[in-house]
Amino acid sequence: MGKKVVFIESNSNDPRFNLALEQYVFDEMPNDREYFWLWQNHNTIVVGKHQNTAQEINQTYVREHGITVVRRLSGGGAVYHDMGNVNFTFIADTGDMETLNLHAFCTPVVNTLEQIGVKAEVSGRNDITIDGKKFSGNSQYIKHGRIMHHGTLMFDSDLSVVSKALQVSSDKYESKGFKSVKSRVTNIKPYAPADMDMETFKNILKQYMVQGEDVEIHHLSEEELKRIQQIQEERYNTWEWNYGASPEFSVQKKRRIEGCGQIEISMNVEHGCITAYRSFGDYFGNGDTEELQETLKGCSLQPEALAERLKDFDLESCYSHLDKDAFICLLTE
Ligand SMILES: Nc1ncnc2c1ncn2[C@@H]1O[C@H](COP(=O)(O)OC(=O)CCCC[C@@H]2CCSS2)[C@@H](O)[C@H]1O
Repeated sequence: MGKKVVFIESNSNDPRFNLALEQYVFDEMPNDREYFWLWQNHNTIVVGKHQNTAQEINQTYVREHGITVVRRLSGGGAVYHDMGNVNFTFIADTGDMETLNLHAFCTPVVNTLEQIGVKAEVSGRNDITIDGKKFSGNSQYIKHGRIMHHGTLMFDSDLSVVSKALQVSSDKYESKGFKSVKSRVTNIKPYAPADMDMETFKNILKQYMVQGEDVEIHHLSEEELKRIQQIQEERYNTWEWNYGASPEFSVQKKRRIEGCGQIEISMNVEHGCITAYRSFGDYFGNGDTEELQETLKGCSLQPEALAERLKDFDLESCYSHLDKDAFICLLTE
């Protein structure tokens, strides 16, 4: 980093606010400064800019466990955050970096960990590992000569949830979306001094990650908070961004429904809307699925939009014993 570094104090654990904050700092704060801060989210999956959200997550698990799902500006794969995970963000000039220089921003992490006796290394395309196991995923976003580099640090996350929440479904998807790269994962805590907790770990990061830089602390003003909340509402709170902005995809799902039979559906989705729907199988029902195809065409895959579209449709006549909520889950999970 070259310019004066601003450390942003922010205590929100709302992932949608936190991603709006990144966008705000990147787009709207003065670029005669560079920025660094730490942030944590309550249980969340953050998907990469070019991913098909539905394909990357275990939607049933996510719904049942109240996990927030949000899309970020940078590319790469899907990661899980809980309060045992802490994220860091750097915003700086790209300078003469011709290619994405991952090491420039991962080395401070490795050096900081060394201070507490943890031997970590930068590995592969975007990971930092201990004993070959990943605890940090990183990605970057570049625009107009500025770079945002952010990464996760699993200090004491629930690793069993990481794999369950990110377990991809057995439905057959086809899309150009970027697929996550599964890794063996670890927490930092088992390698750190025994008495170290998250707060101490965060203070160490704050102290050492920008050591030697000219650092100034910034508290967000009321006005800034309002603007960040506006960005949050316009983008990160919306289904259209978090799910709908996925690349177009097609999916085939096969389910056995008690009292109804085997249903196989095939669906094309563009810009979050159903462009084609068909179903096959040995299900009972004497209604016309062609009418259902027409009804669903153009409808957003958002559960509320589907419920509204199907409000007056006699679904049981097509598929006996399949109620609307279960059908909507079938389409979206
Ligand atoms: N929190 C966390 N930290 C490290 N590794 C993780 C985490 N969650 C999941 N994973 C593992 O990484 C792969 C996905 O790896 P993949 O390489 O596909 O994706 C990434 O690493 C993206 C990193 C994005 C970082 C941003 C920083 C702030 S907001 S999110 C996943 O399948 C798990 O095996």
